[in-house]
Amino acid sequence: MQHAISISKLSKVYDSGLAALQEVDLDIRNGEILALLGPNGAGKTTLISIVCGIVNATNGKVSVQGHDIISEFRAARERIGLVPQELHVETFETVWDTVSYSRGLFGKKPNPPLIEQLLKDLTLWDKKDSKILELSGGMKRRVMIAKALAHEPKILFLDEPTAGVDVELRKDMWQLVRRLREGGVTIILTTHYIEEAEEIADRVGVINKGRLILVEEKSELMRKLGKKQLTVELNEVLETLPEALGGYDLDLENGGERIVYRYNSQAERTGIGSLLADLNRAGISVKDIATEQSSLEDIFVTLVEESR
Ligand SMILES: Nc1ncnc2c1ncn2[C@@H]1O[C@H](COP(=O)(O)OP(=O)(O)OP(=O)(O)O)[C@@H](O)[C@H]1O
Repeated sequence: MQHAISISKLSKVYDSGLAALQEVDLDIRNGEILALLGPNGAGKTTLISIVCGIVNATNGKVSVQGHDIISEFRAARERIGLVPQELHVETFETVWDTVSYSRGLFGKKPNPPLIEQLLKDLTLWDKKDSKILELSGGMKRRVMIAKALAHEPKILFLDEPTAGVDVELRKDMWQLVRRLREGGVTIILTTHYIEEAEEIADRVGVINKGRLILVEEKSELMRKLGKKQLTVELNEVLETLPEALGGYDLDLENGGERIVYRYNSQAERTGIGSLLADLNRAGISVKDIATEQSSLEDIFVTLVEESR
């Protein structure tokens, strides 16, 4: 099957000698939402910039729906829409003109109904005749998205799309992303808001220090790496944990009113049943119990720490 994007052994060493990407292999499937996570400076923007032809790779190969980004640059690039991290939009043009111009850049025939729909989807319609200069930062970001979509790309890159934007724009943006995906558009986004990736992504890739340390279905990642914990609230304060409970990974918290048991939810036996029986046997009276599963954020932090 042809991939939306196929990246093989991609490396980038900047002139400063910094290795921003090291032998990255990644196949992005048509129609998926892939979230690329990684700490500051991990190499996410460098990766996106190479795929979009803004930065040259030092080594490796990238193709976009089968088109090599070097030898078939135009065919590769016209399939891509990019919403970069930094806002840079022409200040004196109107919203309508700048978005229409972006479409023209890719040699596409004018399509006013399409531009109209795009501006409506992005709540920019009543600003269509405004100069970019007069818009707020959030509105400018909406314009950047409209510009990226004006030539009907099959693949959309969103680099930190929600950094510093308000709740309303964030909601609009995810609605639009879902609609685009339903229309068959592949979406690759980087974000520092891991809850967002958790909510919207089909797959998650984690980059650290220029290396792609993992790519996995989000649900699989949560299932494989997620840890669970059982919190047992006690009726009476315990000074110390009884020796009989020495075989469990337990912590006594909240001044002795709570026992926390961490366990592997994938293990054949979680040990919950026997722990509760042992608590009972030790004469410890239980007030309440609750379980919690680690979030994608917990998993991400652990992964990045382990790859240091
Ligand atoms: N033009 C450049 N010249 C030299 N080094 C660069 C250049 N651009 C980026 N870098 C360095 O390459 C590394 C990767 O940067 P990149 O912007 O790709 O990371 P990132 O994962 O997108 O980070 P952030 O989350 O902060 O945006 C960083 O150490 C950065 O300082």
